Amino acid sequence: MKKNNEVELFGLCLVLGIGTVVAGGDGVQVLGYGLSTLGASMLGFSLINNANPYNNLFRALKLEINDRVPKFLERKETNYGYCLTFRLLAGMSTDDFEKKKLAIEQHLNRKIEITYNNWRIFIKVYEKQLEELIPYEFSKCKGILEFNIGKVLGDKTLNLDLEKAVHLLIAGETGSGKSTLVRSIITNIVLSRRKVSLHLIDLKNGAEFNLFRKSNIVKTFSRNIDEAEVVLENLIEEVNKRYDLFFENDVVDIREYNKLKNIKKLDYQICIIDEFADLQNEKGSISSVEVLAAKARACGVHLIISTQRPDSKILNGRIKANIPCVIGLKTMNSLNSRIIIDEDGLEKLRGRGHGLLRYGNLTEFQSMFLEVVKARELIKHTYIEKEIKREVKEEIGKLDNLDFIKDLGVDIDDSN
Ligand SMILES: Nc1ncnc2c1ncn2[C@@H]1O[C@H](COP(=O)(O)OP(=O)(O)OP(=O)(O)O)[C@@H](O)[C@H]1O
Repeated sequence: MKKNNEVELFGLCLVLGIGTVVAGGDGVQVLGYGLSTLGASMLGFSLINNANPYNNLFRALKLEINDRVPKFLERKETNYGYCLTFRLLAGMSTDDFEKKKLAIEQHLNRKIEITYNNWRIFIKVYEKQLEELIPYEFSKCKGILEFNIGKVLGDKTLNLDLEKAVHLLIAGETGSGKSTLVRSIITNIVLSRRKVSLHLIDLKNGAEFNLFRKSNIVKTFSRNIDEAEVVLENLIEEVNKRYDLFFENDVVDIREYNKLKNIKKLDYQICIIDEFADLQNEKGSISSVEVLAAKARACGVHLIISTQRPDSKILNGRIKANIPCVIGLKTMNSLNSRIIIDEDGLEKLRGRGHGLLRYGNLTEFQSMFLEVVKARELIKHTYIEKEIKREVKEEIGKLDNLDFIKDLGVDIDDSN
């Protein structure tokens, strides 16, 4: 028979002393005094916990087992809204809640996030919506290849560590905000001043990446397929050389290698391809990207590729298996969303930098807004640095004896 805790408790209050019953909204709250409180607590009842305002919701959503629903433990006010804590029932999992996420959001009329820890389900309820315009701001992150890509609900910044993720795929329809996002990522890398080299492949005649061309960390800049081919082949060769070096030196990755004494440290290299589907028709290039994605894992060579064509031939199994970190921006329909992030959702985004990051979990975020003019302003000092470096190298090239430069610790092989 179905049990009703509120009725039971009400009866208990009547038996044990004076009780006040307050009825309202989603449930019945019982406030007991004197003997009733004492009696109830002696019998192990928590009066507050019985006033579960979410009982009806859980029952309606069939989040129940044998007529019992997850026990409401507390509501805590937070800077993003509030957090509700429930005790999970045996036989129930976080997945059961995730499946009902949309219904809970619509009931509360708020975005939520569901997490789990030690038999407790936490539902974070966001009072504020995700901002639609987040102006670009550079923030230095801990990791060598870690950068801020935007903000998540609750106004927290979202960082992505490319060293851990290895490669990144960005996909979304035209106007979804790909170029703006890639621009802010490259600007972050340039401003972070880490020992990183960039290879930019921009088959739209160089229009998207042109502003970075003269930057000091840009090693190669390709505007057509032939140039791109050469860069990709050189990178595959570089990856092979690096693995040979690791093998000879008994190390497993670039981090370990760079800690060795008396070696020339390896730099991190990132190849960024705007509209990588354009490489498809030319024999070899797509497979070079696939080979690179598969091979370059721990050797400091990384890929960031973007496409506006969610085509399963382009985003094929090999690419997806080797690039598990994906940023999905707005798509036309749910089919395209499934090709990109393996589930629906991207078709519901509003565009203009509103995205879902698939890296294990799915995280909704808004990317930072950075216009070309502002990006140029922020990085233009690096053009001058590149020019000075080039002039210094030319001067060095005129010298016969370079030993004194080596003694000064200047890296004359560095082609940056
Ligand atoms: N993070 C953002 N915040 C606010 N507006 C944005 C953001 N990102 C992009 N937009 C706006 O959305 C529009 C499209 O942006 P963008 O050119 O980056 O998209 P795209 O996906 O690269 O499109 P295309 O493939 O046609 O170049 C622009 O008007 C831009 O100002």
